[in-house]
Amino acid sequence: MVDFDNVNLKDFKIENIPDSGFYIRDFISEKEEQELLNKVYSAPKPKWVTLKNRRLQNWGGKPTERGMIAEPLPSWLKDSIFSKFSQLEIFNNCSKFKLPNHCLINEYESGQGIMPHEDGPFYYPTVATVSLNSYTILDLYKRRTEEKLNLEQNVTNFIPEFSLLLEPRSLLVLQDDLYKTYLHGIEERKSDNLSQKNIMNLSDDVNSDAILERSTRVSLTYRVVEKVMKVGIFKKNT
Ligand SMILES: O=C(O)CCC(=O)C(=O)O
Ligand SMILES: [Fe+2]
Repeated sequence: MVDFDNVNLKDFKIENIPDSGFYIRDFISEKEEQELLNKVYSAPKPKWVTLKNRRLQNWGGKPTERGMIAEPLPSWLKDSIFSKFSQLEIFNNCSKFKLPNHCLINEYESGQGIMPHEDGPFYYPTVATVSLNSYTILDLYKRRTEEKLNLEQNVTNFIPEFSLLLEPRSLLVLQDDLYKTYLHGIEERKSDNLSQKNIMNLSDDVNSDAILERSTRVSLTYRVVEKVMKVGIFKKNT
């Protein structure tokens, strides 16, 4: 386990990729992973939003152009995680909030994924993702100009510039150019041949020719929504 009192986010910087990506293996313990999974799966059924290729839960409020009516994140999404975010100063550049106020939980069954996309302007440009239960491979694509985009027949024909292996219990942080000028996505696959991917964060003990089988992955995507509206703003002061 990492001793978070004695490390710096820079120690986890992924080399030879554009700025900035950080990857921390074993960010949480197996016990913490299990506790988080239990909480995710004990959420009331209406909390799940089912999309074509994944299910999700939205915690913290719905970000919109006008702002987000913020609801406090439940403690189980913070307990084993926020102290480490603070120690690593992941969200410290964010002027208003030093910790995330929003968390999107995605669940992908084997064979599911997410189209290449940008996280966009509702969020402060830092995203921190905890992976639970299964690994996945995140593909990073350089953004095309609008003109080129219109010429693309199918967005999935994009060739990723590079990829990252996200192991269960790991944390990935994307900031700067990787947030602002790159798209990220997860291919819809049941297994991955690592040798066919340009993976930039492989540890020495992972066989770069391995073929991995995906199982159900749950990801916790933490972000800051800076534009928030206070609830009860119309309440009369008495
Ligand atoms: O599951 C992941 O790691 C990525 C999720 C994602 O890109 C998003 O929710 O915007
Ligand atoms: Fe995203």
